[in-house]
Amino acid sequence: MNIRVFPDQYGAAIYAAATIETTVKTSTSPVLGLATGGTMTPVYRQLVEFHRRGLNFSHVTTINLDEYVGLKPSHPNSYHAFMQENLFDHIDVNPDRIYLPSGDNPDLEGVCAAYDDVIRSNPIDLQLLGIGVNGHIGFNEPANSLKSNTHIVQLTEDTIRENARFFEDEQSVPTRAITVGLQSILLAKHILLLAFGEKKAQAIRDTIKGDISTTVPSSFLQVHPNVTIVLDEAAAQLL
Ligand SMILES: N[C@@H]1[C@@H](O)[C@H](O)[C@@H](COP(=O)(O)O)O[C@@H]1O
Repeated sequence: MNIRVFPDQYGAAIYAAATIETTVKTSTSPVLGLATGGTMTPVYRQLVEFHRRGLNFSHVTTINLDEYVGLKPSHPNSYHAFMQENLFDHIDVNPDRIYLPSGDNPDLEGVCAAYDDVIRSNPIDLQLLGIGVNGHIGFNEPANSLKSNTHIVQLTEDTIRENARFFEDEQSVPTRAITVGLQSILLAKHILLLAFGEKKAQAIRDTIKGDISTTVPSSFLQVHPNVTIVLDEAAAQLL
């Protein structure tokens, strides 16, 4: 694993955005695996800035990791809305080349299977990842067993509590999500995981130095040959 520690989020976000820029510029049809969460907002802000200065996204395909079950794309806390607001509304990506799993379709199994087809037909060049305080990636939560393909997951109490900051209260956080599985993440050519703040320090230590375990889904990144972990000093303090 290639570990980069920056004094603050700002430097880390510029590094991440510059890595994305290189992928976007060097491939004729780049596929970006995208993530949501507060960690990604400074990265997307930088990408929007790069776009203002001329970076072109019209040839890019994007595939997001996950979505809450039961939220319509128009719901302000959906990951569809997050992506529109933080990135897609501000760059020239082709709307036909944006993929996010639908969490409000009654046929969720069908949505999962179709999403795996999308990932199979569009191998991911660069996968952006945040991390949960419990070591989840995407919404692959700690459990006795993990799934390789896109699936529906019951969110843990840790995750519901942590993500409640984006909702009115804890009761409004959906209890289920649709997420790509471990295989989809690990098949990406390059993985860029970002974590900021001391709340993520233990999960980062477990990811990098712990045993590979389903109770820390991010620890499976240890088997991938091309992972870059981008941290601020607070998230790196237990390394
Ligand atoms: N499903 C997402 C994850 O993909 C993300 O990594 C995590 C961290 O979020 P934040 O960056 O807000 O700490 O949040 C959610 O649970």
